[in-house]
Amino acid sequence: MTKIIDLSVKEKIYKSKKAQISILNDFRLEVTAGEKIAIVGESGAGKSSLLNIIGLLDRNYAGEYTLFGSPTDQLHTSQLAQWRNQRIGFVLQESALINSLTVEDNIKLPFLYASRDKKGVGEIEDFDTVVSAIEIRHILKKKPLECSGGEKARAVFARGIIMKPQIILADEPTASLDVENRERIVTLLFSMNKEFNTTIITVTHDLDIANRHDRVIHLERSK
Ligand SMILES: Nc1ncnc2c1ncn2[C@@H]1O[C@H](COP(=O)(O)OP(=O)(O)OP(=O)(O)O)[C@@H](O)[C@H]1O
Repeated sequence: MTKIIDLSVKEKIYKSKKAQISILNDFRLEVTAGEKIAIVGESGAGKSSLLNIIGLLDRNYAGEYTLFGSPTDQLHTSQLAQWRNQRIGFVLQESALINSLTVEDNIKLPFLYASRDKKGVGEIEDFDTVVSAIEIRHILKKKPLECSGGEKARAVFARGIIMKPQIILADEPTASLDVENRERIVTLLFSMNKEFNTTIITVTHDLDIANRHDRVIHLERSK
C-alpha cells in the first residue's frame, strides 16, 4: 500500500504579543492512499492547524513532512501551488466564496487556476457530476450573498472536490447542513473514496460521522 502522508510534527507554535502557545507536540501521522481518517478532539486541540499543515497551507512548524513521496521542504513554489490546486481538495472552515462571482464560477475556479498546465479534458462532465450529486443546480446562477449558509457550504464542498484530488481535507464539512444534505455530502465523500481511491481526512465534532471513517484520531489540547 502506498504511503501518501508521512508527517512528524515536533511542535507548532503560535506567537502573539501577549502569549505563545505550542500545539501538536510530537504528533505523528502516516496515511496510506485511499484511507478515510476522521480527526476529533476538543476545541483548540489543533485540528484545523493540522489540516493546514497537511494541505501545505502552513509550513511554519518544527518537523518533517513527506507528501506523495516527496519531502515537502524541497518543493518549489510552482509545485506547491499545483499540488494545492490539483492534488489536494480543500473544504476548510474559512474557504470563502468570491462574492462577485456566481456559484458556478466559484466552483469552476480550480479549472481556471489549472489551465496553464492542464487542458480542460472532462471538465464539463466532472462539473455536471458534482452538481447533480450535491443537487445545487438551482443555485448555480446565484451569487454567494443570495445563498443560505447551507447552500454556501455545499458550493464550497463542490469546489473542493471538482478536480478529483488525491486527498480531500474537510474541516467540519457538514456543520451547517440539515440531516439530508449532511448525508448527501458524506455519501459523496465516501463514493469518491471508493471510485477514485481518494484519501479522505475529515475534521468533525460529529462522532457518528467520525465512526464511519476507517480510523479516528483523537487530538488532545497541549498541557
Ligand atoms: N493564527 C493563529 N494565531 C494564534 N493562535 C492561533 C492561530 N490559529 C490557531 N491558534 C490557536 O491554536 C490553537 C489550535 O487552534 P485550531 O483552530 O487548530 O484548533 P481546533 O482544534 O481546530 O479548534 P476548533 O474545534 O475550535 O475549530 C487554539 O488555541 C487557537 O487559539
